[in-house]
Amino acid sequence: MSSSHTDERQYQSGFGNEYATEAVAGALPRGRNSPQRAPFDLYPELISGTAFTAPRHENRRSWLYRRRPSVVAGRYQPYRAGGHWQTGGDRAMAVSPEPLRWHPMALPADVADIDFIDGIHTLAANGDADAQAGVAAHVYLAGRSMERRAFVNADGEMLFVPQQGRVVITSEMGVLEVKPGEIALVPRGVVFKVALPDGASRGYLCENYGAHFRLPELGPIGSNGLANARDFQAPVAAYEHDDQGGNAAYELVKKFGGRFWSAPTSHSPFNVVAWHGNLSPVKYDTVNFMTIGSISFDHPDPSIFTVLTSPSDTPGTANCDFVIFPPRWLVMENTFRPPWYHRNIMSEFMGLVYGEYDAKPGGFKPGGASLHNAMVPHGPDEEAFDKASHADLKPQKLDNTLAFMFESRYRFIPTEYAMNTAPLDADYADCWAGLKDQFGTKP
Ligand SMILES: O=C(O)Cc1cc(O)ccc1O
Ligand SMILES: [Fe+2]
Repeated sequence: MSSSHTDERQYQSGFGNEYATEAVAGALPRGRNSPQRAPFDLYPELISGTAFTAPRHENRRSWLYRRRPSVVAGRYQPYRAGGHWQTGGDRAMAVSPEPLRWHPMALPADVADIDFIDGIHTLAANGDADAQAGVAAHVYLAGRSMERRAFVNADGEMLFVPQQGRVVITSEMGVLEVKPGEIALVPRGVVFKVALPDGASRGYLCENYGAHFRLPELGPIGSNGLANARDFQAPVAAYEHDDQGGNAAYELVKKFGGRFWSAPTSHSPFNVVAWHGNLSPVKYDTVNFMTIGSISFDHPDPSIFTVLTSPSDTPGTANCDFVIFPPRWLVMENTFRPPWYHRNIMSEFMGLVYGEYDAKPGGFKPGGASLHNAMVPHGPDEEAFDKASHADLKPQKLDNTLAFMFESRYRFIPTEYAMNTAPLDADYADCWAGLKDQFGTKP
């Protein structure tokens, strides 16, 4: 269930707007980005998330006004983070063409000593960070807040889907508090750290090496609906105060080309006093998703549940779609209401934040995961099939449920960890074994 905490923090509304925010009044220069001397002698610094010449509707960049520029850092040394964080698909892995499912990932006994970075475990990945294509699906299992440790990912943006416990993401642009049921997106290259106010925490992550996530086109749906831009929340500028005035030492961990590096810094990297621009972390509460479904008959394609999409260079064929299955009414007449049996060229990684997923009432549990790769047949388990084939089709509320999917044009390659250490459900395929040939058995 989503936690009852209310987030009292201040945010700016919208997705990919020209945000403008100052922690100290007057810290943003007026009328220009880079005056000879910026207000309060802050250092202007540009972060570009797209090529300078990317089309206007794609272009993302922000100007940060900070106490010291990011070039002021110690030398990087190799760092072995986690050990279970993999970048890109491992082509040497022999991937069975079976449907795969994992039981909920258990929090380890020493979880209180593990922070977000070291707690990331990759279940499956595809593409190649250097080719700027593909995604990874991770789970994090962590219980310790990053205190004087910051992280920056040069390989991709990070989509957070907390499942148990809140995450408080302190970033260069400010702070986001994200509870289960909400999601957050941190752009590639933005420094952040994660605090875990509820202790032992678990969640899913999509690391996106490709084009940044954006809201999908709405086509005939029109100008409103699904995830509305105004419900996304960007942080307000906030620089870190500490007992040394922001000048206590930090460790900066960087993921760069799939490898991890660590550098000491003499001061907090969260030293941005004001910023403006359209590149920013954001969060979104899925309760605000305006869900659309069939009000006549048939089960529509799940693309109607797309929250965010990362396009590839083939129109309509996503590098990754982030899709949710939120609480909703089912009213379709003379229809088998759960998902149909299917196989799909797109590859589907799924997780469950809370409740039950209608295609898999048994076996798919919150904190677990499933993977149905390209052209792997799947669909409702036996129990779901029997129930839905005989259900009285009155309007039915699917309540208390939040499943999601990372859907990609590229086949997900499960990791060594996923196949050999994670709690793989060896009996998954049995959930369909009892589906009988009923042809001609009934009048
Ligand atoms: O396989 C799944 O459970 C995800 C899914 C849901 C749906 O409603 C239609 C197609 C689909 O792949
Ligand atoms: Fe599917």
